[in-house]
Amino acid sequence: MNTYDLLKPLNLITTIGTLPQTVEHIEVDSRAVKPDSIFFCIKGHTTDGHDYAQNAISNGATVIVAEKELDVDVDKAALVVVKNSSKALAFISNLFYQQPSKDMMVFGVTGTNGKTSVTNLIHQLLRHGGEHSALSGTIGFDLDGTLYESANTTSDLITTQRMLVQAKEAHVSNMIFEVSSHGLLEGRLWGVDFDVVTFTNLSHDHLDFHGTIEHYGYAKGLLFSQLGQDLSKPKYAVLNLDDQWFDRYSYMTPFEVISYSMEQDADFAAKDIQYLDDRTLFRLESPEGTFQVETQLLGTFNVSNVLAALASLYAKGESVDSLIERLKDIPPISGRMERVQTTAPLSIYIDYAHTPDAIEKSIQAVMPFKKNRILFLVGTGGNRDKSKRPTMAEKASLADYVVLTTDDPRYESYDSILADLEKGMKHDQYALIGDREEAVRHLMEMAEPDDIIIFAGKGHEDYQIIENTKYPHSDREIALEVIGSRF
Ligand SMILES: CC(=O)N[C@H]1[C@@H](OP(=O)(O)OP(=O)(O)OC[C@H]2O[C@@H](n3ccc(=O)[nH]c3=O)[C@H](O)[C@@H]2O)O[C@H](CO)[C@@H](O)[C@@H]1O[C@H](C)C(=O)N[C@@H](C)C(=O)N[C@H](CCC(=O)O)C(=O)O
Repeated sequence: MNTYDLLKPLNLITTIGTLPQTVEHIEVDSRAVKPDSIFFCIKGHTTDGHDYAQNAISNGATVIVAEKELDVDVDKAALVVVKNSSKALAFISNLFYQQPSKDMMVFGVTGTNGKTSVTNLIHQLLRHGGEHSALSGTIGFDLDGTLYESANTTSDLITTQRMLVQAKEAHVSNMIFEVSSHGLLEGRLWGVDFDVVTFTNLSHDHLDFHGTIEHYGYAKGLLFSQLGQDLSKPKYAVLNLDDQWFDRYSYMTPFEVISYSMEQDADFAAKDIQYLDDRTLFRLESPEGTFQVETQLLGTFNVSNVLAALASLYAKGESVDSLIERLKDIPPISGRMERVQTTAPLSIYIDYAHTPDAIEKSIQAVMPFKKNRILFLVGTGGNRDKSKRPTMAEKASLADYVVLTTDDPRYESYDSILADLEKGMKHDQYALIGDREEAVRHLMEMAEPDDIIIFAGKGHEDYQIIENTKYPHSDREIALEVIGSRF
């Protein structure tokens, strides 16, 4: 693409050296730079991209965009100095990739818990309706059924644009983003033209990054302001009326709000909910009338997730009747209150719950069909938000027996993680076991007929990060191995 056209939207720039006529690629990682690239120096959390400018030039970059003058080889690459290289990157990517999101139906879902479930439900409901759909989130990039790995829940700005281009080229007209507060604050979604943005709920998480719950909440709110101010086409914010951030988020956008609730009247409201051990039933009140809903998803929080997904697709123009017909066939999402198939006379669930709120909801989800005890295992990550640990254990105390362990201990010692968790325990029926495999084995050795067992924190993940190495780990496999020898 013509370099001068590409740089046109940028004001307040200084250029040192001679710009090449054209550039072929955009990169933010010097290691990925190919000949004829424009390289953006981004100041990160662990390193500073400015330190890699010369490396980018050695790999063939012919334009470097930076926030300061750099001592680099300007005979080989022109240096363009801007005020903010992340914002410059947003403008230039938008031109370079020709705004693919404008030609698609784009959904964004944010919130502390439920993002993965709601994005997956939207994706599956679309695909069960015969539409093509792509999903970017915690599980990776699912392009209409083909899964690609991605490093983050919300990918960096260039990866995001490339996914949109890839989806558009594959004639996929729906793109769904699972949106993290980190991604919003870092502008990873700048330039994405959302049509429907959805909020699940907000509770304690990531305070190591955001400092306070208020900052965390406002970071999530960026998604609603990202609907923009162009009122020439309809867009929607789908908001949870049961969450205290409902009003604040509705003020952040001029677009229509579609509300959903399990507790009060709303555009989409769930009434007369019946929780069974293999499915959930409820009466749905919607703008298109009242319907009986059946879903294979379990637990209160999943009723809320189902409402969020139905309301988001209604915003797109789908009929409620057709959506609830498709919903019946959609299986539980991997690692989200997923029942493990076993012939042993007890129930085992794998859940991703790793926040106090999600832990409470995970245990509450199985209460209605409790026959004997609830045994609950939960771990937390090392070197991340420590303030949530005691409250995680406090909520876990709702179970009859609790095993406190680790999920990704990283560089933190077992003792330090377990000591923080233990502070919150409300009864003495618990064990502290740092090694997760040993912890799973211990819990399964304790199991009796009719018990309900929940392994929380790892969900779909099939690894554990110890120091900086990923080791294979599966709660499910260990549990089934122990159960095989006992029942
Ligand atoms: C704390 C944080 O958000 N870090 C993200 C950030 O990394 P960083 O700031 O450390 O980047 P860096 O490594 O310092 O590099 C700075 C710049 O130098 C460049 N570089 C670096 C090395 C090199 O040799 N050459 C080079 O050019 C890098 O490409 C980058 O442009 O930017 C990277 C690229 O976008 C992200 O992958 C990375 O996410 C890390 C892996 C991470 O763990 N982030 C978590 C906190 C996160 O974002 N989580 C949310 C989900 C939260 C949830 O809801 O559970 C998510 O969206 O994933």
